[in-house]
Amino acid sequence: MKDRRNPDKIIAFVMAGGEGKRLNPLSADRCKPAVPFGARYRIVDFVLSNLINSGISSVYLLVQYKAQELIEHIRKAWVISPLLPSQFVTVVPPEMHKETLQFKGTSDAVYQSLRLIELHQPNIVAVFGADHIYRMDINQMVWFHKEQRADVTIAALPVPLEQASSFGIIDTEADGKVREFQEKPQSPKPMPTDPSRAYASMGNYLFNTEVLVEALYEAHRLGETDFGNHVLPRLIASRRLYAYDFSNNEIPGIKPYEEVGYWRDVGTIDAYFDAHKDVLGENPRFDAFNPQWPIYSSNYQGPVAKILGGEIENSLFGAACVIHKNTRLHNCIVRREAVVEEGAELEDCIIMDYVRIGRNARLRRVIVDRHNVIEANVQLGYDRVADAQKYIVTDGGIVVVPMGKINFFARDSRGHGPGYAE
Ligand SMILES: Nc1ncnc2c1ncn2[C@@H]1O[C@H](COP(=O)(O)OP(=O)(O)O[C@H]2O[C@H](CO)[C@@H](O)[C@H](O)[C@H]2O)[C@@H](O)[C@H]1O
Repeated sequence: MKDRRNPDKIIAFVMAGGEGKRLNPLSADRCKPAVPFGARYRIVDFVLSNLINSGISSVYLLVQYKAQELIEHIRKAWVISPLLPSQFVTVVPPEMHKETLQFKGTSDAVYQSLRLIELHQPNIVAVFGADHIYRMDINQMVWFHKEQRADVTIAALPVPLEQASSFGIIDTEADGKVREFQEKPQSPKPMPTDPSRAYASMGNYLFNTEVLVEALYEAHRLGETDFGNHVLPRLIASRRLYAYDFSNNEIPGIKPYEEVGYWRDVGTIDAYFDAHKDVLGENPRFDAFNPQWPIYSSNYQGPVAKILGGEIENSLFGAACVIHKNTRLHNCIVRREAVVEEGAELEDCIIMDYVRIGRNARLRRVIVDRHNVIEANVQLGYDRVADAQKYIVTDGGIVVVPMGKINFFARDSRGHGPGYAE
Protein backbone atom coordinates (compact mmCIF):
# COMPACT_ATOMS: atom_id res chain seq x y z
CA MET A 1 0.00 0.00 0.00
CA LYS A 2 1.21 3.51 -0.77
CA ASP A 3 2.34 6.19 1.67
CA ARG A 4 -0.85 7.49 3.28
CA ARG A 5 0.40 11.03 3.85
CA ASN A 6 -1.17 13.50 1.53
CA PRO A 7 0.57 16.66 0.33
CA ASP A 8 -2.69 18.21 -0.85
CA LYS A 9 -4.70 20.72 1.08
CA ILE A 10 -8.15 19.21 1.25
CA ILE A 11 -11.22 20.40 3.08
CA ALA A 12 -14.37 18.33 3.33
CA PHE A 13 -18.02 19.22 3.26
CA VAL A 14 -20.15 16.44 4.66
CA MET A 15 -23.72 16.74 3.46
CA ALA A 16 -25.63 16.06 6.65
CA GLY A 17 -28.90 17.80 5.90
CA GLY A 18 -30.83 14.80 4.65
CA GLU A 19 -34.33 14.26 5.93
CA GLY A 20 -34.25 10.48 5.40
CA LYS A 21 -38.05 10.27 5.06
CA ARG A 22 -37.98 6.53 4.33
CA LEU A 23 -36.34 5.93 7.72
CA ASN A 24 -39.37 7.25 9.54
CA PRO A 25 -40.07 7.13 12.47
CA LEU A 26 -36.33 6.91 13.33
CA SER A 27 -35.83 10.15 11.40
CA ALA A 28 -38.97 11.86 12.67
CA ASP A 29 -37.12 13.92 15.28
CA ARG A 30 -33.57 13.82 13.94
CA CYS A 31 -31.85 13.95 10.58
CA LYS A 32 -30.74 10.68 9.03
CA PRO A 33 -27.01 11.12 9.81
CA ALA A 34 -27.90 11.36 13.53
CA VAL A 35 -29.81 8.06 13.56
CA PRO A 36 -28.08 5.62 15.96
CA PHE A 37 -26.36 2.62 14.37
CA GLY A 38 -24.91 -0.54 15.90
CA ALA A 39 -24.21 -0.73 19.59
CA ARG A 40 -22.59 2.70 19.94
CA TYR A 41 -22.49 4.71 16.72
CA ARG A 42 -24.50 7.26 14.77
CA ILE A 43 -24.66 6.91 10.98
CA VAL A 44 -22.55 10.07 10.53
CA ASP A 45 -19.64 8.49 12.47
CA PHE A 46 -18.74 6.31 9.48
CA VAL A 47 -18.00 9.09 6.99
CA LEU A 48 -16.31 11.19 9.68
CA SER A 49 -14.07 8.28 10.72
CA ASN A 50 -13.17 7.65 7.07
CA LEU A 51 -12.16 11.28 6.62
CA ILE A 52 -10.13 11.47 9.82
CA ASN A 53 -8.46 8.07 9.22
CA SER A 54 -7.53 9.32 5.74
CA GLY A 55 -5.89 12.42 7.24
CA ILE A 56 -8.60 14.80 5.98
CA SER A 57 -9.34 16.68 9.14
CA SER A 58 -10.83 20.05 8.17
CA VAL A 59 -14.44 18.97 8.07
CA TYR A 60 -17.60 21.06 7.80
CA LEU A 61 -20.93 19.32 8.25
CA LEU A 62 -23.70 21.08 6.38
CA VAL A 63 -26.87 20.52 8.34
CA GLN A 64 -30.45 21.52 7.80
CA TYR A 65 -33.32 19.22 8.73
CA LYS A 66 -33.80 18.60 12.50
CA ALA A 67 -30.14 19.01 13.28
CA GLN A 68 -30.15 19.42 17.06
CA GLU A 69 -29.39 15.80 17.96
CA LEU A 70 -26.62 15.73 15.35
CA ILE A 71 -25.15 19.00 16.62
CA GLU A 72 -25.08 17.63 20.19
CA HIS A 73 -23.40 14.44 19.01
CA ILE A 74 -20.72 16.37 17.08
CA ARG A 75 -20.12 18.71 20.00
CA LYS A 76 -19.51 15.81 22.37
CA ALA A 77 -17.94 13.13 20.20
CA TRP A 78 -15.96 14.95 17.54
CA VAL A 79 -13.67 17.34 19.36
CA ILE A 80 -10.23 16.75 17.83
CA SER A 81 -7.84 19.05 19.69
CA PRO A 82 -7.79 22.73 20.61
CA LEU A 83 -4.01 22.57 19.97
CA LEU A 84 -4.52 21.81 16.29
CA PRO A 85 -6.84 24.53 14.99
CA SER A 86 -6.74 23.31 11.38
CA GLN A 87 -8.12 19.94 12.49
CA PHE A 88 -11.81 20.17 13.29
CA VAL A 89 -15.23 18.76 12.68
CA THR A 90 -17.80 21.48 12.93
CA VAL A 91 -21.39 22.13 11.98
CA VAL A 92 -22.49 24.82 9.54
CA PRO A 93 -26.15 25.76 9.89
CA PRO A 94 -27.86 27.33 6.87
CA GLU A 95 -28.53 30.60 8.72
CA MET A 96 -24.92 31.67 8.26
CA HIS A 97 -25.06 32.04 4.56
CA LYS A 98 -26.03 34.06 1.58
CA GLU A 99 -29.63 34.90 0.74
CA THR A 100 -31.89 32.13 2.04
CA LEU A 101 -32.40 30.53 5.42
CA GLN A 102 -32.46 27.12 3.79
CA PHE A 103 -30.18 25.08 1.58
CA LYS A 104 -32.20 24.38 -1.57
CA GLY A 105 -30.19 21.27 -2.41
CA THR A 106 -26.74 19.74 -2.05
CA SER A 107 -24.87 22.04 -4.45
CA ASP A 108 -26.72 25.07 -3.11
CA ALA A 109 -25.54 24.10 0.39
CA VAL A 110 -21.91 24.20 -0.77
CA TYR A 111 -22.55 27.37 -2.81
CA GLN A 112 -23.72 29.05 0.36
CA SER A 113 -20.52 27.93 2.06
CA LEU A 114 -18.14 29.34 -0.56
CA ARG A 115 -16.76 31.71 2.04
CA LEU A 116 -15.27 28.71 3.87
CA ILE A 117 -13.46 27.61 0.72
CA GLU A 118 -12.06 31.13 0.30
CA LEU A 119 -10.93 31.05 3.92
CA HIS A 120 -8.97 27.78 3.64
CA GLN A 121 -7.77 27.98 0.01
CA PRO A 122 -7.67 24.19 -0.46
CA ASN A 123 -6.63 22.70 -3.79
CA ILE A 124 -9.16 19.88 -3.48
CA VAL A 125 -12.64 19.97 -1.94
CA ALA A 126 -14.21 16.69 -0.86
CA VAL A 127 -18.01 16.68 -0.85
CA PHE A 128 -19.24 13.54 0.88
CA GLY A 129 -22.64 12.16 1.88
CA ALA A 130 -23.33 11.32 5.51
CA ASP A 131 -25.78 8.50 5.08
CA HIS A 132 -23.79 5.30 4.58
CA ILE A 133 -22.18 2.48 6.50
CA TYR A 134 -18.73 1.73 5.10
CA ARG A 135 -14.98 2.04 5.46
CA MET A 136 -13.05 3.90 2.79
CA ASP A 137 -9.48 5.15 2.50
CA ILE A 138 -10.17 8.43 0.75
CA ASN A 139 -6.49 8.97 -0.04
CA GLN A 140 -6.68 6.18 -2.58
CA MET A 141 -9.46 8.13 -4.30
CA VAL A 142 -7.27 11.27 -4.16
CA TRP A 143 -4.36 9.40 -5.81
CA PHE A 144 -6.69 8.16 -8.53
CA HIS A 145 -8.04 11.70 -9.01
CA LYS A 146 -4.51 13.03 -9.48
CA GLU A 147 -3.21 10.17 -11.62
CA GLN A 148 -6.11 10.69 -14.04
CA ARG A 149 -5.62 14.48 -13.89
CA ALA A 150 -9.34 14.64 -13.16
CA ASP A 151 -11.27 17.83 -12.42
CA VAL A 152 -13.94 15.90 -10.57
CA THR A 153 -13.92 12.33 -9.26
CA ILE A 154 -17.04 10.45 -8.20
CA ALA A 155 -16.74 7.37 -5.98
CA ALA A 156 -18.73 4.56 -7.56
CA LEU A 157 -19.65 0.92 -7.13
CA PRO A 158 -21.83 -1.66 -8.88
CA VAL A 159 -25.34 -2.09 -7.46
CA PRO A 160 -28.06 -4.62 -8.45
CA LEU A 161 -29.98 -3.32 -11.46
CA GLU A 162 -33.32 -3.51 -9.63
CA GLN A 163 -32.05 -0.99 -7.02
CA ALA A 164 -30.24 1.24 -9.49
CA SER A 165 -33.00 3.80 -10.02
CA SER A 166 -32.34 5.09 -6.46
CA PHE A 167 -28.83 6.21 -7.42
CA GLY A 168 -26.86 8.37 -9.80
CA ILE A 169 -25.86 5.97 -12.58
CA ILE A 170 -22.56 6.36 -14.38
CA ASP A 171 -21.30 5.16 -17.74
CA THR A 172 -17.52 5.27 -18.17
CA GLU A 173 -14.72 4.54 -20.57
CA ALA A 174 -12.25 1.77 -19.68
CA ASP A 175 -10.00 4.14 -17.68
CA GLY A 176 -12.93 5.45 -15.59
CA LYS A 177 -13.61 8.66 -17.57
CA VAL A 178 -17.28 9.48 -17.18
CA ARG A 179 -19.26 9.49 -20.43
CA GLU A 180 -22.69 9.89 -18.91
CA PHE A 181 -24.23 10.57 -15.50
CA GLN A 182 -27.96 10.16 -14.92
CA GLU A 183 -29.47 10.93 -11.54
CA LYS A 184 -31.95 8.23 -10.51
CA PRO A 185 -32.92 7.15 -14.05
CA GLN A 186 -36.15 5.20 -14.49
CA SER A 187 -34.45 2.65 -16.75
CA PRO A 188 -30.87 2.43 -15.50
CA LYS A 189 -28.24 1.32 -17.95
CA PRO A 190 -26.54 -1.96 -16.95
CA MET A 191 -22.75 -2.21 -16.82
CA PRO A 192 -21.26 -3.50 -20.10
CA THR A 193 -19.36 -6.15 -18.14
CA ASP A 194 -22.33 -7.26 -15.98
CA PRO A 195 -25.92 -6.91 -17.22
CA SER A 196 -27.33 -7.59 -13.74
CA ARG A 197 -25.72 -4.51 -12.21
CA ALA A 198 -25.37 -0.77 -12.81
CA TYR A 199 -22.46 1.47 -11.84
CA ALA A 200 -23.74 3.79 -9.10
CA SER A 201 -22.44 6.98 -7.57
CA MET A 202 -21.85 6.75 -3.82
CA GLY A 203 -22.60 10.47 -3.48
CA ASN A 204 -18.93 11.15 -2.59
CA TYR A 205 -17.04 13.61 -4.79
CA LEU A 206 -13.61 15.23 -5.09
CA PHE A 207 -13.42 18.55 -6.90
CA ASN A 208 -10.46 20.65 -7.91
CA THR A 209 -11.30 23.84 -6.10
CA GLU A 210 -11.47 26.23 -9.05
CA VAL A 211 -13.67 23.80 -10.99
CA LEU A 212 -16.06 23.53 -8.06
CA VAL A 213 -16.24 27.27 -7.45
CA GLU A 214 -16.93 28.03 -11.11
CA ALA A 215 -19.53 25.25 -11.32
CA LEU A 216 -21.32 26.51 -8.21
CA TYR A 217 -21.53 30.08 -9.52
CA GLU A 218 -22.83 28.74 -12.83
CA ALA A 219 -25.41 26.51 -11.09
CA HIS A 220 -26.56 29.44 -8.98
CA ARG A 221 -26.90 31.66 -12.02
CA LEU A 222 -29.05 29.00 -13.70
CA GLY A 223 -31.15 28.38 -10.59
CA GLU A 224 -29.77 24.84 -10.23
CA THR A 225 -29.28 23.44 -6.75
CA ASP A 226 -28.20 19.79 -6.78
CA PHE A 227 -24.97 17.92 -7.56
CA GLY A 228 -26.59 14.75 -8.89
CA ASN A 229 -29.37 16.39 -10.88
CA HIS A 230 -27.58 19.43 -12.19
CA VAL A 231 -23.89 20.07 -11.51
CA LEU A 232 -22.35 16.69 -12.42
CA PRO A 233 -24.30 16.06 -15.66
CA ARG A 234 -23.54 19.62 -16.80
CA LEU A 235 -19.78 19.34 -16.09
CA ILE A 236 -19.29 16.25 -18.29
CA ALA A 237 -19.24 18.33 -21.47
CA SER A 238 -16.49 20.69 -20.38
CA ARG A 239 -14.48 18.97 -17.63
CA ARG A 240 -12.63 15.75 -16.90
CA LEU A 241 -14.95 13.68 -14.70
CA TYR A 242 -13.73 10.29 -13.50
CA ALA A 243 -15.37 7.50 -11.53
CA TYR A 244 -13.24 5.97 -8.80
CA ASP A 245 -14.03 2.29 -8.43
CA PHE A 246 -14.64 1.73 -4.72
CA SER A 247 -14.02 -2.01 -5.13
CA ASN A 248 -10.32 -1.16 -5.57
CA ASN A 249 -10.21 0.54 -2.16
CA GLU A 250 -7.98 -1.29 0.30
CA ILE A 251 -8.52 -0.92 4.02
CA PRO A 252 -5.82 -2.10 6.42
CA GLY A 253 -6.84 -4.61 9.07
CA ILE A 254 -9.86 -6.04 7.21
CA LYS A 255 -10.50 -9.66 8.21
CA PRO A 256 -10.79 -12.44 5.62
CA TYR A 257 -14.44 -13.06 6.50
CA GLU A 258 -15.53 -9.44 5.98
CA GLU A 259 -17.29 -8.38 2.79
CA VAL A 260 -14.80 -6.63 0.52
CA GLY A 261 -16.06 -3.15 -0.38
CA TYR A 262 -18.84 -3.24 2.23
CA TRP A 263 -21.15 -0.24 1.65
CA ARG A 264 -24.75 0.07 2.66
CA ASP A 265 -27.25 2.80 2.00
CA VAL A 266 -29.43 2.35 5.08
CA GLY A 267 -32.20 4.40 3.53
CA THR A 268 -35.19 2.33 4.64
CA ILE A 269 -36.02 0.68 7.96
CA ASP A 270 -35.67 -2.76 6.38
CA ALA A 271 -32.22 -1.90 4.93
CA TYR A 272 -31.23 -0.37 8.28
CA PHE A 273 -32.36 -3.48 10.14
CA ASP A 274 -30.55 -5.80 7.70
CA ALA A 275 -27.31 -3.82 8.01
CA HIS A 276 -27.41 -4.55 11.74
CA LYS A 277 -27.27 -8.26 10.97
CA ASP A 278 -23.99 -7.53 9.16
CA VAL A 279 -22.28 -6.36 12.36
CA LEU A 280 -23.39 -9.39 14.36
CA GLY A 281 -22.01 -12.92 14.41
CA GLU A 282 -18.71 -14.67 14.80
CA ASN A 283 -17.63 -13.61 11.31
CA PRO A 284 -19.47 -10.35 10.67
CA ARG A 285 -19.63 -8.95 7.15
CA PHE A 286 -18.64 -5.60 8.66
CA ASP A 287 -16.54 -5.98 11.78
CA ALA A 288 -16.62 -2.91 14.03
CA PHE A 289 -13.32 -4.02 15.56
CA ASN A 290 -10.46 -2.82 13.39
CA PRO A 291 -7.76 -0.96 15.30
CA GLN A 292 -6.13 0.01 11.99
CA TRP A 293 -9.29 1.74 10.76
CA PRO A 294 -11.33 2.59 13.85
CA ILE A 295 -14.83 3.96 13.72
CA TYR A 296 -14.93 6.75 16.27
CA SER A 297 -17.92 7.84 18.28
CA SER A 298 -18.90 9.38 21.58
CA ASN A 299 -16.56 9.70 24.55
CA TYR A 300 -19.12 8.34 26.95
CA GLN A 301 -17.70 8.12 30.45
CA GLY A 302 -20.21 5.79 32.13
CA PRO A 303 -19.37 2.25 33.24
CA VAL A 304 -19.30 -0.90 31.08
CA ALA A 305 -22.25 -3.19 30.40
CA LYS A 306 -23.50 -5.35 33.25
CA ILE A 307 -24.82 -8.83 32.49
CA LEU A 308 -26.40 -10.35 35.57
CA GLY A 309 -27.56 -13.56 33.92
CA GLY A 310 -29.72 -14.90 31.16
CA GLU A 311 -29.34 -16.90 28.00
CA ILE A 312 -27.47 -14.67 25.62
CA GLU A 313 -26.47 -15.49 22.08
CA ASN A 314 -24.90 -13.43 19.33
CA SER A 315 -25.60 -9.97 20.76
CA LEU A 316 -23.79 -6.66 21.18
CA PHE A 317 -24.05 -4.40 24.21
CA GLY A 318 -23.41 -0.70 24.65
CA ALA A 319 -21.89 0.78 27.79
CA ALA A 320 -23.77 0.79 31.09
CA CYS A 321 -26.67 -1.32 29.95
CA VAL A 322 -27.98 -3.84 32.47
CA ILE A 323 -29.25 -7.28 31.52
CA HIS A 324 -31.06 -8.93 34.40
CA LYS A 325 -31.29 -12.62 35.29
CA ASN A 326 -33.57 -15.08 33.51
CA THR A 327 -33.60 -13.00 30.34
CA ARG A 328 -33.21 -14.43 26.85
CA LEU A 329 -31.49 -12.40 24.14
CA HIS A 330 -30.79 -13.73 20.64
CA ASN A 331 -29.29 -11.65 17.82
CA CYS A 332 -29.81 -8.36 19.62
CA ILE A 333 -28.16 -5.00 19.79
CA VAL A 334 -28.64 -3.27 23.12
CA ARG A 335 -27.30 0.26 23.32
CA ARG A 336 -26.06 2.39 26.17
CA GLU A 337 -27.88 2.48 29.50
CA ALA A 338 -30.71 0.28 28.32
CA VAL A 339 -32.14 -2.06 30.94
CA VAL A 340 -33.64 -5.47 30.21
CA GLU A 341 -35.58 -6.68 33.21
CA GLU A 342 -36.03 -10.20 34.51
CA GLY A 343 -37.85 -12.69 32.36
CA ALA A 344 -37.76 -10.51 29.21
CA GLU A 345 -37.18 -12.28 25.89
CA LEU A 346 -35.70 -10.44 22.92
CA GLU A 347 -35.06 -11.91 19.51
CA ASP A 348 -33.61 -9.98 16.54
CA CYS A 349 -34.09 -6.62 18.28
CA ILE A 350 -32.36 -3.26 18.30
CA ILE A 351 -32.84 -1.66 21.70
CA MET A 352 -31.58 1.90 21.75
CA ASP A 353 -30.18 4.03 24.53
CA TYR A 354 -32.09 4.68 27.76
CA VAL A 355 -34.79 2.12 26.98
CA ARG A 356 -36.25 -0.09 29.69
CA ILE A 357 -37.73 -3.44 28.71
CA GLY A 358 -40.10 -4.51 31.49
CA ARG A 359 -40.32 -7.92 33.14
CA ASN A 360 -41.44 -10.81 30.96
CA ALA A 361 -41.89 -8.60 27.90
CA ARG A 362 -41.39 -10.49 24.63
CA LEU A 363 -40.08 -8.68 21.56
CA ARG A 364 -39.23 -10.17 18.19
CA ARG A 365 -37.87 -8.18 15.19
CA VAL A 366 -38.46 -4.88 16.95
CA ILE A 367 -36.52 -1.61 16.93
CA VAL A 368 -37.12 0.41 20.09
CA ASP A 369 -35.87 3.98 19.68
CA ARG A 370 -34.33 5.89 22.62
CA HIS A 371 -36.08 6.85 25.85
CA ASN A 372 -38.88 4.29 25.88
CA VAL A 373 -40.32 2.07 28.54
CA ILE A 374 -41.82 -1.18 27.27
CA GLU A 375 -44.11 -2.23 30.06
CA ALA A 376 -43.98 -5.64 31.75
CA ASN A 377 -45.58 -8.54 29.83
CA VAL A 378 -45.98 -6.56 26.60
CA GLN A 379 -45.56 -8.60 23.41
CA LEU A 380 -44.39 -7.01 20.16
CA GLY A 381 -43.55 -8.72 16.90
CA TYR A 382 -45.96 -11.63 17.37
CA ASP A 383 -49.20 -10.11 16.07
CA ARG A 384 -48.75 -7.87 13.06
CA VAL A 385 -52.29 -6.50 13.07
CA ALA A 386 -52.20 -5.53 16.74
CA ASP A 387 -48.70 -4.03 16.42
CA ALA A 388 -49.70 -1.99 13.38
CA GLN A 389 -52.47 -0.30 15.40
CA LYS A 390 -49.85 1.28 17.63
CA TYR A 391 -46.62 1.32 15.67
CA ILE A 392 -45.12 1.35 12.19
CA VAL A 393 -44.66 -2.19 10.90
CA THR A 394 -42.52 -2.35 7.74
CA ASP A 395 -43.09 -4.54 4.67
CA GLY A 396 -40.33 -6.73 6.03
CA GLY A 397 -42.29 -7.12 9.30
CA ILE A 398 -40.09 -4.95 11.51
CA VAL A 399 -41.96 -3.15 14.32
CA VAL A 400 -40.58 0.29 15.16
CA VAL A 401 -41.31 2.01 18.47
CA PRO A 402 -40.58 5.72 17.89
CA MET A 403 -38.41 7.82 20.19
CA GLY A 404 -39.99 8.29 23.62
CA LYS A 405 -40.00 11.35 25.84
CA ILE A 406 -36.88 11.89 27.92
CA ASN A 407 -37.87 10.99 31.45
CA PHE A 408 -35.12 11.03 34.01
CA PHE A 409 -37.48 9.59 36.61
CA ALA A 410 -38.12 6.42 34.60
CA ARG A 411 -35.88 4.25 36.74
CA ASP A 412 -36.42 0.64 37.58
CA SER A 413 -36.74 -0.70 41.10
CA ARG A 414 -32.94 -0.80 41.41
CA GLY A 415 -32.45 2.78 40.32
CA HIS A 416 -31.34 2.03 36.79
CA GLY A 417 -32.60 4.35 34.09
CA PRO A 418 -31.50 7.26 31.96
CA GLY A 419 -28.62 8.77 33.83
CA TYR A 420 -25.48 9.82 32.03
CA ALA A 421 -27.52 11.64 29.40
CA GLU A 422 -25.12 12.14 26.58
N1 LIG B 1 -30.22 20.57 1.56
C1 LIG B 1 -29.26 19.80 2.07
N2 LIG B 1 -28.28 20.32 2.81
C2 LIG B 1 -27.29 19.55 3.30
N3 LIG B 1 -27.22 18.22 3.11
C3 LIG B 1 -28.18 17.65 2.37
C4 LIG B 1 -29.25 18.38 1.82
N4 LIG B 1 -30.08 17.53 1.16
C5 LIG B 1 -29.54 16.31 1.28
N5 LIG B 1 -28.40 16.36 2.02
C6 LIG B 1 -27.46 15.27 2.32
O1 LIG B 1 -26.78 15.09 1.08
C7 LIG B 1 -26.56 13.73 0.79
C8 LIG B 1 -27.27 13.39 -0.52
O2 LIG B 1 -28.67 13.36 -0.29
P1 LIG B 1 -29.77 13.57 -1.44
O3 LIG B 1 -31.09 13.36 -0.81
O4 LIG B 1 -29.50 14.85 -2.15
O5 LIG B 1 -29.46 12.49 -2.50
P2 LIG B 1 -29.57 10.92 -2.45
O6 LIG B 1 -28.96 10.38 -1.22
O7 LIG B 1 -30.96 10.50 -2.78
O8 LIG B 1 -28.62 10.61 -3.71
C9 LIG B 1 -27.23 10.97 -3.65
O9 LIG B 1 -26.52 9.88 -3.10
C10 LIG B 1 -26.61 8.66 -3.86
C11 LIG B 1 -25.80 7.62 -3.12
O10 LIG B 1 -26.50 7.25 -1.96
C12 LIG B 1 -26.06 8.91 -5.27
O11 LIG B 1 -26.16 7.73 -6.04
C13 LIG B 1 -26.83 10.05 -5.92
O12 LIG B 1 -26.31 10.31 -7.21
C14 LIG B 1 -26.72 11.29 -5.03
O13 LIG B 1 -27.45 12.38 -5.58
C15 LIG B 1 -27.05 12.97 2.01
O14 LIG B 1 -25.95 12.72 2.87
C16 LIG B 1 -28.05 13.93 2.67
O15 LIG B 1 -28.07 13.72 4.09
